[in-house]
Amino acid sequence: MSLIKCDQVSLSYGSHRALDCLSFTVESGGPVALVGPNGAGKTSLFSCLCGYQRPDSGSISVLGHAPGSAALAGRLAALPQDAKLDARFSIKAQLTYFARLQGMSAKQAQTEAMRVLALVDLEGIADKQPSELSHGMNKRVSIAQALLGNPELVLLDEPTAGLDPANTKAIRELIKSLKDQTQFMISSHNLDELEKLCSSVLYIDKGQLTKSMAVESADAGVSYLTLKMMSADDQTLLPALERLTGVSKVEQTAAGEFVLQTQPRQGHQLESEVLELLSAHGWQYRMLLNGRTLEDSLFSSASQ
Ligand SMILES: Nc1ncnc2c1ncn2[C@@H]1O[C@H](COP(=O)(O)OP(=O)(O)OP(=O)(O)O)[C@@H](O)[C@H]1O
Repeated sequence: MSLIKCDQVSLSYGSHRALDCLSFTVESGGPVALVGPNGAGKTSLFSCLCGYQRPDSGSISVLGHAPGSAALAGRLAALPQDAKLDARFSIKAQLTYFARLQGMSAKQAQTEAMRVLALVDLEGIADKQPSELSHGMNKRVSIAQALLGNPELVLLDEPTAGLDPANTKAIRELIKSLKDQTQFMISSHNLDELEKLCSSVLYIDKGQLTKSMAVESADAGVSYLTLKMMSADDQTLLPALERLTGVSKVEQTAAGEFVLQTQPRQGHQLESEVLELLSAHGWQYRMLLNGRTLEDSLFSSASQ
């Protein structure tokens, strides 16, 4: 059974088409990144998956059920982009309340509230009000809320937006620690973050799926080497890189930045050749990466 199956899903707000015949399938695996420019339709898609909005046409199945159906209660959870905690109640009271809504007894619900707070490393603030917490802490509590009752599938809409590096890392570590037991789908604009977390990427633009790929093996049978320079003469460097053994293509992705396409290779012969070339010209590099970044994978001309 697919975790998520969307077939020709369309959704319009008045005359504006936010989702346009969107079709994709998510099978079990690591976390899935949902990427796309502002207004691409990511939040609209999450709303449809949760059953908050009904598509105008097409069909959606989540864990084998229609969105919003009772069979999904406790199995699917979501962190909305603009999730807000209720200012009137303590953190523990709110989490306990939502656990009770899932059918837990008062005692179970309190235990569950403290369990999810421990997951986000915030047991110490259980009795505080939301106004006493930082933005990052509020976000982590909202993620804790999404984890109540151990749902199988969790949709996180921009979970790290506006967070400092420490809170971002805390959320990344949390998702990593849970990814074997919970399927995450994460919408974000932070490609570096998604690259560290996700196994596959869905890229949507203007409500349509334009790309779907695995993060680590963007193309079978092809390897990449990414080179970012501190200083170099790009005009001289590019053809010199193209002449290296086994290099089939070199793409310049920005000033001083190159992605070398090669046959799958064993050993580090090519890396050595690149370093020798740089050394011979006295050029300094900033990064030599085995593979290519998610940003390069999504936006290189080779993958258009
Ligand atoms: N309630 C609404 N009424 C009218 N138009 C809407 C509504 N919600 C979203 N839209 C429009 O639908 C399109 C898709 O919006 P959506 O919020 O799903 O995109 P998004 O990919 O999540 O964007 P972002 O990355 O900026 O959060 C946008 O053009 C947006 O302006």
